[in-house]
Amino acid sequence: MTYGSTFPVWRAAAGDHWHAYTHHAFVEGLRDGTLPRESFLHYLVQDYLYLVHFARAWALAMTKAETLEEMRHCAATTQALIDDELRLHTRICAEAGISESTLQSAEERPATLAYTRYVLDAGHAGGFLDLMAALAPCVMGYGEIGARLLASDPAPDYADWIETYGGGDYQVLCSRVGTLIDEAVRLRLGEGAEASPSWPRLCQRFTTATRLEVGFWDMGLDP
Ligand SMILES: Cc1ncc(C[n+]2csc(CCO)c2C)c(N)n1
Repeated sequence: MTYGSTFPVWRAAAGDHWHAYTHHAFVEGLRDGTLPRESFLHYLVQDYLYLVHFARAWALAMTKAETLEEMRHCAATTQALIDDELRLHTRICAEAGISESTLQSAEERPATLAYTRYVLDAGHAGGFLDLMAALAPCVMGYGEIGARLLASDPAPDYADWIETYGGGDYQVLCSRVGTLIDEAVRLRLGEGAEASPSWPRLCQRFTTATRLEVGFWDMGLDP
């Protein structure tokens, strides 16, 4: 999966951290069905909290946008997170007997706090590209994981999850975010973006967010 031309460069800069994230034991447990249900539900509760802040981060990106096209994308993603993605979590948790008020009042684990506040700080301290570099591992990583698991003849236990992220709709979304990032890079840094003084900082943001994804899976395995 390439999802544009910037993402593969940032992914390469993350080195082994990318593999640790996309081939984590939690992910392999989703694939072969050995992930304990308790871990999955615990992950979903924390992910609900994560997504609330993730929606805030896309709303923050709106304030850092420089074109109407960027604003449209940020507004649409914020809305989709609140109306679709969070509802999906609410539904799966409700089926498992976890109410929405339990979700809302759940205590954030340190891994959730670290990741969400890191992304928001990337946006507050930096600009649109800092935010995109901190958000990209989340969006594209799940796209890569979903596509690989779907093609690997997975066990039926977590088929819903795998089909959501490996399926065509989500893959198109990843490609759209890839294009958004490529165009934002060209607009702000020009054609020789990789030679720009801010390039190492953007690679660092992407790598740190990737490490925080590994921490999030680790936390999922520790209900
Ligand atoms: C820890 C964590 N990392 C990534 C995702 C994936 N994700 C987050 S928001 C979203 C919709 C597109 O913006 C997707 C796929 C997640 N849920 N939780």
